[in-house]
Amino acid sequence: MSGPRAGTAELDVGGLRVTYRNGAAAVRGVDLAVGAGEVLGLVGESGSGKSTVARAVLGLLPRGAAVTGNIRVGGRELVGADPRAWRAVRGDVIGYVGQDPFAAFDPRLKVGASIAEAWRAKGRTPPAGAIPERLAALGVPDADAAARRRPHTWSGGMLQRAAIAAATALAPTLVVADEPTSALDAGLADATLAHLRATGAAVLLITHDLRLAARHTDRVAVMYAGRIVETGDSGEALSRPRHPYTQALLAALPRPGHPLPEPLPGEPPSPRRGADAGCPFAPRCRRVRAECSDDVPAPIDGVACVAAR
Ligand SMILES: Nc1ncnc2c1ncn2[C@@H]1O[C@H](COP(=O)(O)OP(=O)(O)OP(=O)(O)O)[C@@H](O)[C@H]1O
Repeated sequence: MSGPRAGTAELDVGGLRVTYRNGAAAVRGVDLAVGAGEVLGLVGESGSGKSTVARAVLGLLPRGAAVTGNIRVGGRELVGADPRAWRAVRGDVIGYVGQDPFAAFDPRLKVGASIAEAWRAKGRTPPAGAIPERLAALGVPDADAAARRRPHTWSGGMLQRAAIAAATALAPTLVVADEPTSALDAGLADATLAHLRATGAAVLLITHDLRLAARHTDRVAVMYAGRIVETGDSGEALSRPRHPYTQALLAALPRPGHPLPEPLPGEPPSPRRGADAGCPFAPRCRRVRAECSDDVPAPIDGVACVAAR
């Protein structure tokens, strides 16, 4: 699998483990890297741990969550950093785009004033004309007038672009985008992700939408039960998947003109279970064999599966 050269990644996550205060071990040893200008898609079923990885990278996990491993952004280690250090990197070095643009904007403020907060939070003033300029660059029509309106007068698609303008206002080198287009129709989602890529930042794009990932990411990492089970160039991994889980996810996608496919049978394991003895996907896997219960398979050549070798 290609990826950023060693030591050149904007985001370098190694051996990341996150356990919530209630004992849920949501992330159980994740390694991933995103290079400058690269878009990495983190995909997987609901509950696989994608948002937990995103929240860990943003330093926004709830109180009491235990984090071990490494999260390096621009070479700087953030695991164990104090809240002040996290606040310093958020906005300046790491931008965040969430799912719901209406939740991201204060309904009482004009959209331009909300975007200006990105600078003001750091004690700075937005350069003259910068906000409408950025909105216009992101495809917001009549950006000057639009910036002077409150969010309820904006469409969801346009407001999501304003959220990208706010997240990238200070030119962060990394953007974490957690399901940023789930509220948008397919055409708007495509345009919004193209704009996100055009910012030139390294992007960690969390999505459960494999088709979206295939169109808008350079590489993908497929998560199951707190671990990455397959990584690869998106074109390859999402057209010729090697892990039975990735294969099942793709087989479960509806296709026009075809009968609705069978959903993936069974349920993912609970994050509150203890340490895994064997492959956590084995109970749902159609290629399961005896050795799958021996150990958690280590990734070899991007695939963590003994049957795929
Ligand atoms: N604050 C929390 N306390 C305890 N458990 C949590 C908390 N947040 C998430 N979890 C659990 O951690 C696991 C991973 O959740 P996470 O939200 O990271 O998955 P996800 O892949 O992003 O799913 P989704 O797409 O539904 O957001 C889930 O089992 C979830 O219930």
